[in-house]
Amino acid sequence: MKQKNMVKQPDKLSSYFKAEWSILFAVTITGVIYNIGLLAEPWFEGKFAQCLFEIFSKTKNFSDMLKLVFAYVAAIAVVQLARYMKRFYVRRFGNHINRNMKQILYGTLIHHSKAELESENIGNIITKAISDVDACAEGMRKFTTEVFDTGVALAGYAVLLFTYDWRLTLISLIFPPISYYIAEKLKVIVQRSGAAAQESRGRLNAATLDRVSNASTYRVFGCEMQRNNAYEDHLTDYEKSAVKANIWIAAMPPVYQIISMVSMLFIIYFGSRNVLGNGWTSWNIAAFTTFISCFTKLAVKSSKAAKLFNAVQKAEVSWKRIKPLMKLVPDETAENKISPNTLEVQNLGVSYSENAQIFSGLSFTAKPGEIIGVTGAVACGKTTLGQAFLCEHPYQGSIRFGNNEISELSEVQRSETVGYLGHDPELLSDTVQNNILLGKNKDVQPLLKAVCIDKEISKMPDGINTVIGSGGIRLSGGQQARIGLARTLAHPRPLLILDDPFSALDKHTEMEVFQHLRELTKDNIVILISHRLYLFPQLDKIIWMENGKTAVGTHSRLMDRCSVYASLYNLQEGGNDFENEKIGTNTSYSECV
Ligand SMILES: Nc1ncnc2c1ncn2[C@@H]1O[C@H](COP(=O)(O)OP(=O)(O)OP(=O)(O)O)[C@@H](O)[C@H]1O
Repeated sequence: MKQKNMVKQPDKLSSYFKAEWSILFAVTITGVIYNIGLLAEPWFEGKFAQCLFEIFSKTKNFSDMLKLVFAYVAAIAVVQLARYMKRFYVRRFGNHINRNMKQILYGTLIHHSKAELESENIGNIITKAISDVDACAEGMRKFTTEVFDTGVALAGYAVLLFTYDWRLTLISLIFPPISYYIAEKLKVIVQRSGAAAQESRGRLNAATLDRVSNASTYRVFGCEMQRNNAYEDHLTDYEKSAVKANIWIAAMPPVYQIISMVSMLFIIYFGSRNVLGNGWTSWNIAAFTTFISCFTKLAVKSSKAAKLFNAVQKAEVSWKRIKPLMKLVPDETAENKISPNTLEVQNLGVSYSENAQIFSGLSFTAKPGEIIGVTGAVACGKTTLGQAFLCEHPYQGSIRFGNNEISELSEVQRSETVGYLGHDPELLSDTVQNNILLGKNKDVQPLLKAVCIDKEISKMPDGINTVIGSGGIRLSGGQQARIGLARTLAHPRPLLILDDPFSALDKHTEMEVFQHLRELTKDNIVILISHRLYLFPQLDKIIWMENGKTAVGTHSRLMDRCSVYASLYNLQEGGNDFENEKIGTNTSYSECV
């Protein structure tokens, strides 16, 4: 993986070409050799026909033909070698483009607000964006190949034809442009049917994800049949739209080819007049054969040019969709890095609507290296508090990080300041390594160790390169949570909000992961939301939430002053998890403050 992405303007396609200029240079050299070499084929075919004619007329003998065959084999060997090298470099170019685009896409995804991603349906946007990057990189690869295989080759064939008979060449070249014109007119249909198929695939992907992730829920609640039918509808819709799109793509090239080949009738008529001596120029058999062979290759190539337009158009559709996501995000290691600072929360409150104040009046401060625990009854507003730092909903009061009010930061500044790990780790259908690093250049092993998943990953079929998420192997809830935590630690921010990251872990693993978290977040402020309180004595401060009110203090202070917190802690120390009905429901909140 490259140290740094060389793409300067990721929302411009030309920038990706510029970043790969050295590979493109190698493609140009090998491509030109290959295409010039291609002209040898029709030239030799003409020479073979002429030599055969002269052998029959006894003016040449078999050894002349043998020499010609050796020269032909040598020329073809050079052409094929150039072709192989060109393909190697073009493939490399395509891989680099794909990697660069994904690196930028991942960077953007981690800097987008959760609300923004969720508004588009997360499964849908990620699967669609990743397959769009694949389609785009493939389109750019095909374009680069075809510029040489089609563009340069066509020019070479045309020059050769003109040297034989310029009038006949002019007549025969009328028809291939007609096929280009028709291709241009039909491109809207190809584009439209391609876009419809892509949309349908996105819907099917989201439905597949939903069906797999929520299979047991649907079964338990007896909605399986209904969901199956809905899924089948998506599948049928995708089949229809994919078939339609492919029919258009496959049907076009033969049509262009037939139009191009109309020229052949003219070549046979005027070419034979040239050979018979009453045409525009004088030809021998070699010239006639070379002309026909060269024109046939040109016509076949021009049908490929139409195919090139289709490939480029398909890529264009994908590019339009991902372009808004292709933004350069600030380099975390450079001057954009936000330094550790103090957090000062004053009189914070959040309400989703006028009559629904979730909590209010929360004030506390935190220094780098501190871990602040947040706990309270179910639905008391812990997640709401965590998400207040993301500014997805307006809050009352103030959250100051250093000298800045967090809601006044730009989205990119905020994403550089606040890291968030929610209940759903939102794994991509990609490798373990890519899911954690999201295109960042870093050793993934220490992160795997930090979240105690290194041994489990090493036992997977491809280790860190094992594909997980909806397109790969299924992970347990605890494994997903730890991959999500490793991802958060791979992109550390001065202020980390971890919403119940240990809920699916056993107590022993939770303790171990917590020790690593402590070591890795010496410069960060961590807000740790949790239902389980074993670790709370080790935390620097606790926020207790209940009935829209909050109490802040150290663990020992809350144990002394807040009987409901104390009874909950003691209950869990006795081996029980948080159960609402068992805690002192008749303990009044005022005891806590
Ligand atoms: N986007 C929203 N719009 C309106 N109400 C919301 C929204 N998100 C949460 N709520 C409501 O806010 C209250 C607090 O929810 P929240 O998820 O913050 O609680 P929590 O303490 O994290 O819950 P849990 O213990 O189950 O994780 C709930 O009554 C919930 O219904």
